[in-house]
Amino acid sequence: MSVDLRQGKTPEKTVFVSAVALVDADHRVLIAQRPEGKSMAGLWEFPGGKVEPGETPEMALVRELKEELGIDITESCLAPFTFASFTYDDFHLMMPLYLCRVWKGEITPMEGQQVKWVRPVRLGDYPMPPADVPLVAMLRDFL
Ligand SMILES: Nc1nc2c([nH]c(=O)n2[C@H]2C[C@H](O)[C@@H](COP(=O)(O)OP(=O)(O)OP(=O)(O)O)O2)c(=O)[nH]1
Repeated sequence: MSVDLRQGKTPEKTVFVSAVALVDADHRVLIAQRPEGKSMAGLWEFPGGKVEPGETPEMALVRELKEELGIDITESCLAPFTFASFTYDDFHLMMPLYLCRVWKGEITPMEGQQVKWVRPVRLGDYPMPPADVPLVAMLRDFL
């Protein structure tokens, strides 16, 4: 006899996304606004994106930060911080969040997105995806 261990919603797929909190010298964190046309448009998020087949989460961030913000980071500067594991209506999100304090180049929104440097205590002023809520609380405690 088998036991059904499922609890609550059972998503069809798990999506693996990698995200980073860039932290500046004043301990502020960079957030970016999801553009029109994307899911969860208008919400503020940590830079990053889906991990493509054959990529590690670190490789995905090196690629995404170049594509989205025009900056160069090195994998060794990515410090694992925490992760989100959250069930949306149509998928389950697994998202490691790294901290990064060192990068090369000027932050330049490459896709027309709004970006903001925000003190951790003020992150709650910006609507973020529900998966990010516990991450924000941890950043507030840590930074
Ligand atoms: N980059 C990033 N994505 C996040 C965060 N929180 C959160 O729920 N997500 C979700 C939103 C998206 O469903 C997914 C990231 O996908 P993506 O940004 O690479 O791809 P996309 O815009 O094409 O996504 P989609 O429109 O296909 O959903 O992770 C976050 O803090 N940062």
